[in-house]
Amino acid sequence: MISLARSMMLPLSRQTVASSRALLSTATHAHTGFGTGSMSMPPGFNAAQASQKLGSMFKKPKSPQAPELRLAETKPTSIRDQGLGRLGTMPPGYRAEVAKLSILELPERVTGTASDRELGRAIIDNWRRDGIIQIAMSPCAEKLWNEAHAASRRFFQKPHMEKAACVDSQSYAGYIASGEEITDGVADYSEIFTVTKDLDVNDPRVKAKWPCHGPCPWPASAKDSDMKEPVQRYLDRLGAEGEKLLRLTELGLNVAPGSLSQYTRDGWHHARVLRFPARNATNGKGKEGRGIGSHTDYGLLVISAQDDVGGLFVRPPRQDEKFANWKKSAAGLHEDDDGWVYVPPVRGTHTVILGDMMQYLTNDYLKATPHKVGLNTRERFALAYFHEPSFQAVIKPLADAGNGAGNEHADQKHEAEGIHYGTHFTNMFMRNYPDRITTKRLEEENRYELLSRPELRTINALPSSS
Ligand SMILES: O=C(O)CCC(=O)C(=O)O
Ligand SMILES: [Fe+2]
Repeated sequence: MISLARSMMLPLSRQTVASSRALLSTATHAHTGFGTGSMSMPPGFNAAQASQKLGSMFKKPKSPQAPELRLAETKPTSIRDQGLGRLGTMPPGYRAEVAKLSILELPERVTGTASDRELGRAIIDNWRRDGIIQIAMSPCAEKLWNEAHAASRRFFQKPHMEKAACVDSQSYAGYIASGEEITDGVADYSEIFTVTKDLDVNDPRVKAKWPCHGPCPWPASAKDSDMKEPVQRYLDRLGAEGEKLLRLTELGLNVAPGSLSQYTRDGWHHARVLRFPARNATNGKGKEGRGIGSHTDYGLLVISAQDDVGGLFVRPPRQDEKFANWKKSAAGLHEDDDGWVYVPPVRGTHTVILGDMMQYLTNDYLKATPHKVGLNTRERFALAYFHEPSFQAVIKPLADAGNGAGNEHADQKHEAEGIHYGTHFTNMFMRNYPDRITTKRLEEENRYELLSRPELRTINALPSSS
């Protein structure tokens, strides 16, 4: 579908050249990545099979129309420059196909034109096939990412005690040491600074002890310009991207405007600033070579940026795999099975995958994307931004999305009560951080019970004074 977008912007004579070059570079990439030398070939891996499958990721253009659709230039990260030679950037010890995603460029504004609709459809087709899309960063977004990335490097270089002081007993924002997060019962090696809505202790929701509501404990010793400002500026920008993507998704699904974005008024957007140690430099608490175990994230969209090291794997949707993380944990599912696709870093791009609430809203038409992270030979930095419903939103499946295709949870349409996003978020964080001070306080103060109150289930409502 991405080559559909590419073909639309090129005169016909260049189309063939562009798509055959894309195919050629895909195959070359696969071979270059895995090589034929016995040293670099992971056990059981069949390079010829992989490049054949990769070829099928490039669909023939369906229509040569809609010249408004633009596709950015691809700027693949050079694999030779990284000192990894023929291994490419895929973490050692993993077996996966290598994605060669094209790059979609979003328009400045989405107004519902025919080309917006076409782009929305293309985005959906890509998600349904690959589980992931790749979009170009504007020069402004790229600058903001570079600044946030630099801030994150500065933060993670700090002494452990300084980082460990960045916790809050009411919110889940702040520092998570390598080995502290649990996915499917196993420690993750990711080192994280989580950003949630930064609420003052005098905010009425914090005073009323609403679960997960509280300040974001930015590093105290740093000037705001060291970490808070660059990260916040970048996240604000991602918020705008998220809204644009939701509008395009509505157009692609052919549902009424606001069907998705009604839930993101006062969205519980949050982010994880991430560092992964090199695989030979861990503290031994987790599983060798594993950065984060397989999981799905919780809300609508996950927009991510990564440096040039590489580590992310996604699992494209499959008919034979059914999961619903809000009912039964999807953590750890198929983690060691075949069928994963490695997403190599491409400078100047974001990737976007889907969360649980998008799956629920669309009756499984768009499924949450299982993903996992492997440790590489060098440390890796990434940032995952979660574009979410309001904490107070109660999500109901769309009546008119999906229309039965791949719809395993059609019965949800009749579930009157829907899903309360705040409860889902709280459940997930309590599960991932069982020993964190925030979880302990939540339990000790019976905060969880508040989640059933009407004001916690009405967007923008404030605590009742009683
Ligand atoms: O490191 C990445 O690219 C993804 C991280 C991730 O999956 C997460 O933070 O939930
Ligand atoms: Fe994730």
